[in-house]
Amino acid sequence: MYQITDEDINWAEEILLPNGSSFDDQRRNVIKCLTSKDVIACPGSGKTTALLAKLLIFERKLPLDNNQGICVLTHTNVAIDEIKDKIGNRNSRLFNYPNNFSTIQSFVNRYLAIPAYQYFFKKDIQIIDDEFYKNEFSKEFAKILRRYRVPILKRAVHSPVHSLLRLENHERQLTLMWGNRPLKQVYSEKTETYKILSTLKKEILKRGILTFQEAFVLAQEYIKKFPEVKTLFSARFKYLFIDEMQDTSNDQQLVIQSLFDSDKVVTQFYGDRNQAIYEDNGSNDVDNFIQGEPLSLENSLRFSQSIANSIKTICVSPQNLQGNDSIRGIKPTIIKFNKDNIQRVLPTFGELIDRNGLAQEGNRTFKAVGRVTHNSDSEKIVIPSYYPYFKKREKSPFEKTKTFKDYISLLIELNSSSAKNYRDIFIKCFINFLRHLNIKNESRYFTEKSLIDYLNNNSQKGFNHIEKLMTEWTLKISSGLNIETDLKNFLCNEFLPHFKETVAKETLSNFFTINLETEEQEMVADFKKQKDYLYVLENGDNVPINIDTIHGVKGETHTATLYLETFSYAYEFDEGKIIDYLKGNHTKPKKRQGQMLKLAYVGMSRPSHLLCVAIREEALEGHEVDLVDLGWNIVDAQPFENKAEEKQVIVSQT
Ligand SMILES: Nc1ncnc2c1ncn2[C@@H]1O[C@H](COP(=O)(O)OP(=O)(O)OP(=O)(O)O)[C@@H](O)[C@H]1O
Repeated sequence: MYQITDEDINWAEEILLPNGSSFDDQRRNVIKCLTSKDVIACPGSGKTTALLAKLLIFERKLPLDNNQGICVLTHTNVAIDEIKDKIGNRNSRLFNYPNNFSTIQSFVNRYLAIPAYQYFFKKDIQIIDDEFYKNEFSKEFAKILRRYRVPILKRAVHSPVHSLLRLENHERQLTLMWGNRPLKQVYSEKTETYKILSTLKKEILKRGILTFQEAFVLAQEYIKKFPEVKTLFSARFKYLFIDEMQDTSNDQQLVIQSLFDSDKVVTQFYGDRNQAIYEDNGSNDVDNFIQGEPLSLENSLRFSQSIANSIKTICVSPQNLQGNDSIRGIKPTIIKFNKDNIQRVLPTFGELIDRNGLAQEGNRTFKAVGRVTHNSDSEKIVIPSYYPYFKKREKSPFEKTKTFKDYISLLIELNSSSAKNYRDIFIKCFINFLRHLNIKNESRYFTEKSLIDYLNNNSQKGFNHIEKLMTEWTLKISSGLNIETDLKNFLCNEFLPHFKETVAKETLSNFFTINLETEEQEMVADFKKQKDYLYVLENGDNVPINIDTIHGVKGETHTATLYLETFSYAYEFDEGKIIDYLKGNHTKPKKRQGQMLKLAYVGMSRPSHLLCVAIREEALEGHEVDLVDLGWNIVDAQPFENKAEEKQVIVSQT
């Protein structure tokens, strides 16, 4: 039986907490708890920090008896990286066998979906990725005869066909679904449309292309076929910890339940119902997870009481939010803007950071976050409307990439949940490698398409083999492993021999050894400027304000956060949307409004010191007096001092 003592906790406190802070009794209870119990508590209450403390303490006790392991699962690679950074040692035993430290998706891909596909289809999976799937599906769908295609599209109405038509575990059977109903209930099996749609789906599946959700469905089939995997996993892991449990979908929940025996594996979920922002596959009922009475943490250690007061009604289930009295209270501020001065919102935020003396305060992290990154209607406000350079972030970051090391840094920095993004970098690396060696295809440099065609025609294994390798490397990267040697060996020993050219040894080794330091630095700087707006202080120092999506900052703590209003199906602060909640009124939200609220709550609960919200002036009309009475400060998106904006630099314009 393991035990965590107060001495252990005092030691972890030194490593994890800001100077002078300590874990109080509630947090100590959470850290000491080594039975199956959950921790459900408000934003910033220190859930992740308590889990980290527990893991750090465990690290010193490893290996566990009988060489059992600890399994830590979360939802994004960003979260995994953040935890790894805090733990400090990236080669820690915690990250190696028999322990597991990964996203739920990569855990299931690696241990269940990939072997399941091999077992059921007798070949290797090509890729598990929503974006890639969507592209392939659209290409195949476009080939359907118009007289069938158009009625299908009409029936799909609001949802894209690729997301309606999916494999699901319906009533415990693997079923081809159309939305919430089995396809055969929508189109009779005898109809041509049924045959077309089911063949299309089967063909894509046969090619080994799966969505993230389908990986879970396949995993369940595998567990059904081989129920003994539950015994194996339950013997391998003594503890299972899941952070941000509110974002666990039903499919994920089912797999977890069928994989870990609750009588054998001590399981703890950490989360907050109000912060469930990933609900792609229908509803997920967080309460299904909770094991009896959860442990609670009653106050937020992240933010001041004034922030707690302002956001406590902006959530789906109101929480009694208690702030941290030791944090200086600064009035939350609404930055009011119109179409003409929208690009002054960020400088105004910079000015507020400066005026409140925050440039050196807290963790000195400043972020502007919004929900929506693009809209086909250019009149609608999205994140790039505030900061046009943000758009470029979507563009391929490898334009300046020249050397092998550049690609390796890009892969490490990428931090994406989409395998397609990794695949794009690998393929660019192959193409650039050939370009560097001056190897051409009929006197033209290779493109992605010509490379795939060439390998399919000139090698026995074809490009599929490379797809498989890319999937393996991506899984390795997302588990924090280094693939530099794998990739180098592949390029020199497997890839190059497909091309009949003779290559000078020196030219070949140059690709791997040239260290274009200045160019690498430029590349990193370029990366940064796509993400950061720089506000320049009187003394010439910069305050970088990082621009991101709300999903991108989940779990983070900032000194100041600016929440940017954006448009998707509606503007967030229009009458009848979030404005009522901002005014302190709370009613049970409808589904889409609930989703909007959860995102707003996650975004607005990030700052320790200053919360700003950018809202259009027409949305604020008629509400200003009420908001000021409730403690909000309202300023126009304008410089506070004469021509102050001249001090400010939007990097994209320099
Ligand atoms: N005992 C403590 N004393 C002082 N500060 C703490 C303590 N525990 C956590 N913090 C700080 O409070 C902030 C929020 O902590 P943490 O991210 O662990 O909260 P959380 O409950 O996981 O938040 P969220 O629900 O938003 O993900 C961090 O900056 C962390 O360093």
